[in-house]
Amino acid sequence: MITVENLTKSFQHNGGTVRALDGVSMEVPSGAVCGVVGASGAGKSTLARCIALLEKPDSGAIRVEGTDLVALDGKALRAARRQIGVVPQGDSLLRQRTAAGNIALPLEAAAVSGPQRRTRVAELLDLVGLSDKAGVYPDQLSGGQRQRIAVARALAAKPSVLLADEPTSALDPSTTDSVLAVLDRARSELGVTVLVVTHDMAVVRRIADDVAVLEDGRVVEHGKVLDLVSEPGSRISSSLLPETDQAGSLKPGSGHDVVAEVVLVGFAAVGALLPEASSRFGVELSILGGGLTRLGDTPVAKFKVGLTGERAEQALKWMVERDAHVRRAPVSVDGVAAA
Ligand SMILES: Nc1ncnc2c1ncn2[C@@H]1O[C@H](COP(=O)(O)OP(=O)(O)OP(=O)(O)O)[C@@H](O)[C@H]1O
Repeated sequence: MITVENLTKSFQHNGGTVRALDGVSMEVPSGAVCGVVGASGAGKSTLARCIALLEKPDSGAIRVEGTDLVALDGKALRAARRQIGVVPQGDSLLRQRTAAGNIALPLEAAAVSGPQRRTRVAELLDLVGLSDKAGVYPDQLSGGQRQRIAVARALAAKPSVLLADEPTSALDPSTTDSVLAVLDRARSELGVTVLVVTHDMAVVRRIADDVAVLEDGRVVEHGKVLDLVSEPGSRISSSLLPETDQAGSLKPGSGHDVVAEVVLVGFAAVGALLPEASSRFGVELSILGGGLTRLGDTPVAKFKVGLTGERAEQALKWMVERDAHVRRAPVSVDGVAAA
């Protein structure tokens, strides 16, 4: 578990003070992948650098498995740094070393013996799917392959936390997928807690269990992706789920007794809930907008639906009881939608 408590960090810049982190608090459960997203300048990299112990915060605590890293120095700080593997922003491999040589660097620094090093490097090359590239130099690897080697290097010393700063920023979508698959494997096969700083919501869509949205050095949204997407007004919901209505209005259209926005999470809900509600309550149910997407392995649908029939309200209530998230326009007693 990583716990960040009330972290602040300011920089002096052009004679003024930039407050890069302004009381950031968040938690990442052990073995989860957390996306840290936000606009340029929001404070994402500063947060990552503080957690990686590359930057000292002005105040606040960073606890990894309960130990406050900010309070450490000397030998204890160096030991704590080994617990955190870092994939830096941009191309970070040493050009004059092979893929295997790059992965071995942290092991050499930790004075791991030759035979143990070779075994570990082979395991890591296998984990990132590049066993056939051990002797290849970075210039002969693609951008995605270089990033996968950088992830393997960050995992070499068996850290409990992996921090990746914009790991896919220079990659095309298909290469992005291969790098994200490797981060996902680090979590699922090694149990590493992964923090990914990114401006790309596709990263959150593909691998994040949790997300923190930063704005002007503050966390403005934080939690499990699958919980947040069904919350009305959630920023990540509007970025990750299909649009239901350009104007954002939920006013009843012609001929519908009730119009509502429905978010459905998981296989059972997405496949069966709407048709079953329709037949069970004898209501006509039309999809007026929205669509289906996937968040990680979970299908999630967001539809704007129109219901017609005497038992339209009961049908909606029944869906809510089955964990559908329903938002509907308030309707006055004579059945006309309130403004
Ligand atoms: N070393 C520094 N010196 C001065 N100002 C800094 C320094 N590092 C960051 N800042 C400022 O702190 C704020 C947050 O920067 P940070 O790089 O953390 O944001 P970010 O969300 O990672 O942005 P980007 O997506 O563009 O990398 C910005 O206003 C930035 O200019």
